[in-house]
Amino acid sequence: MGAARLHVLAGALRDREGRVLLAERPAGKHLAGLWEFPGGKREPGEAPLAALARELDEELGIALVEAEPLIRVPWRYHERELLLDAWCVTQWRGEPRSLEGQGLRWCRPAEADPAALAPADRAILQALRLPPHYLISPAEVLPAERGAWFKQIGRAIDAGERLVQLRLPLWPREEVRGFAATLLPMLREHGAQLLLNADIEGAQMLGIGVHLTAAQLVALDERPLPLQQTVAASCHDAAQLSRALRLGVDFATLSPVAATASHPQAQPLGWTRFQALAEAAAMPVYALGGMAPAQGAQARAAGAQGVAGIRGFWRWP
Ligand SMILES: Nc1nc2c([nH]c(=O)n2[C@H]2C[C@H](O)[C@@H](COP(=O)(O)OP(=O)(O)OP(=O)(O)O)O2)c(=O)[nH]1
Repeated sequence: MGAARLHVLAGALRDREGRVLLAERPAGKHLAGLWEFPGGKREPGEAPLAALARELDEELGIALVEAEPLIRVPWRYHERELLLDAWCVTQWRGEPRSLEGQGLRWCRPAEADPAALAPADRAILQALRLPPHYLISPAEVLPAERGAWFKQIGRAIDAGERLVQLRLPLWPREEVRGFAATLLPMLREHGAQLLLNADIEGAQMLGIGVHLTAAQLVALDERPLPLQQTVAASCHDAAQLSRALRLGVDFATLSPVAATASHPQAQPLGWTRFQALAEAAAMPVYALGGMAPAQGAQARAAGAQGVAGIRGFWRWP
């Protein structure tokens, strides 16, 4: 971090329908024509939330009442280095209106076009879209248990889970794809996302997301799917996270935070190291490895989007 790094506050105003307010950067300014979250630079000596409240008042004529941290995105635009500090604004007084001639638009995070946003804001959009839990199927599930796992995933969706990775190394690839296809109607009906582990071609065929292995991260030269299909990646260190960022990955898992039965030989990161890596990552990061849903608050406090896991996340029959 250089002394010249700008601290920029951005507020995602959320209305009762779950829509967020986007603003168009006016002509003549840096990143003109791209859409952003209202906000601006913190002034010397100003507290972050006070800066956000001042910017929202100046740009939209509203009074900030309540906001919670969303994600902090370190970013560099050529010679301009900034920390984009995004907050979810849950309560305000007044009706937002354009006081600086900027275009304004309410839209659902799932429907916003990432390509129309300022590049650093794609991470904010992902943080708004992604749920607090990321469920990964257990590696030991056999093809013969397909029916039981269809029910298991259905139960998780009924319980509110919205992000599932199919990782079934004991299954032939075609069977995993077939299983994914049978799950899709149920998942889509609930606005839930399904990602295939490592199978880029299968994800292309099905129009769904992919979760890249660390080995794939190194081998790929570009993002393997269009922006409309989620690309996630397994990361374990700073080099893999920056590789993921270069490929335009939407989110990462960072592991192992704690000791885990599935990877007993791996050295745990612990929360302090996790936090340092997650805060430098410029994308949402899930804590993985020895996690349970109850650790969600601790993970959020360490800069995570939420917690990911296998064993602790399914209700075994
Ligand atoms: N306010 C805001 N700025 C953003 C977002 N995303 C993003 O990359 N930025 C960048 C654009 C600018 O380089 C900087 C924000 O500064 P600002 O909004 O106070 O800047 P400004 O309009 O006064 O622009 P300027 O005087 O630097 O030309 O952060 C965002 O979502 N909101």
